[in-house]
Amino acid sequence: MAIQPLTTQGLIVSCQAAPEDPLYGPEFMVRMALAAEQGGAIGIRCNGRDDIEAIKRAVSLPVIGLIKREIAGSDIYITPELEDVRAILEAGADIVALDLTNREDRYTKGKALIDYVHKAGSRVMADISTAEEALQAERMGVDYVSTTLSGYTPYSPQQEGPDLELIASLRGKLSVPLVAEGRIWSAEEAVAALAGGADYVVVGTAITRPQLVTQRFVNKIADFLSQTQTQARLIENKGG
Ligand SMILES: CC(=O)N[C@H](C=O)[C@@H](O)[C@H](O)[C@H](O)COP(=O)(O)O
Repeated sequence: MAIQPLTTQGLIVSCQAAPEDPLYGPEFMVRMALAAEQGGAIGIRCNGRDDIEAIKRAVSLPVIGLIKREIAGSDIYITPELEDVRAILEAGADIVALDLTNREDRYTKGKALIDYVHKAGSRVMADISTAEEALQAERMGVDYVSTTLSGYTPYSPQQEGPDLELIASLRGKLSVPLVAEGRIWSAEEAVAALAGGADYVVVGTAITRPQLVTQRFVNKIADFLSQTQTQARLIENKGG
């Protein structure tokens, strides 16, 4: 099947569940991907051979595939090895996402992985955590750069929200499309990322991990209730 690159700017929905999530498994992730397509997403990002294969069959959107896998003694877990790239391509992904941070021997290994994907006729999305890594990834010939790993390497800013500064710092500096990804929880943040210079926005947890969305509501409500109860106690004490 011909590969589908990303075309029009817009929202990519990351449909990924961890093994401990109630929605773990391809049947649930396919439903998430179909819901994202129905809602107007322009691409799907997903993890693992079975999910990639099932989602690619079910939706007509470009699919960005990755394999998350922990290897003892290594910090690289997004598509670490050539065997992962092969599995992603066999599963039918249009674009392969891989870690291109400045860690371990990633630039040596990364070049071979990029070449392999290109020879197979597919494209590469580099997951990076800093502007230097984004520029290095572009020099290495990737097709898209994504801010996925900002906040997940020890030397990138650790923050609650998306790394809009990283996006702003790359404005006008890349010739390949820039993807804003990581901790985007609202439509306003997605628009801010696009206004700041991103071409695409990936949203995962806020759409496809309902237990974490629920927890966010629960925590905010608990904060509110504890504050109002403290206020009520203060008023009571004053009155007494
Ligand atoms: C850091 C890492 O491993 N990110 C992974 C990359 O594929 C996924 O776990 C994220 O869900 C994805 O990047 C979307 O981000 P968010 O879920 O924050 O919208």
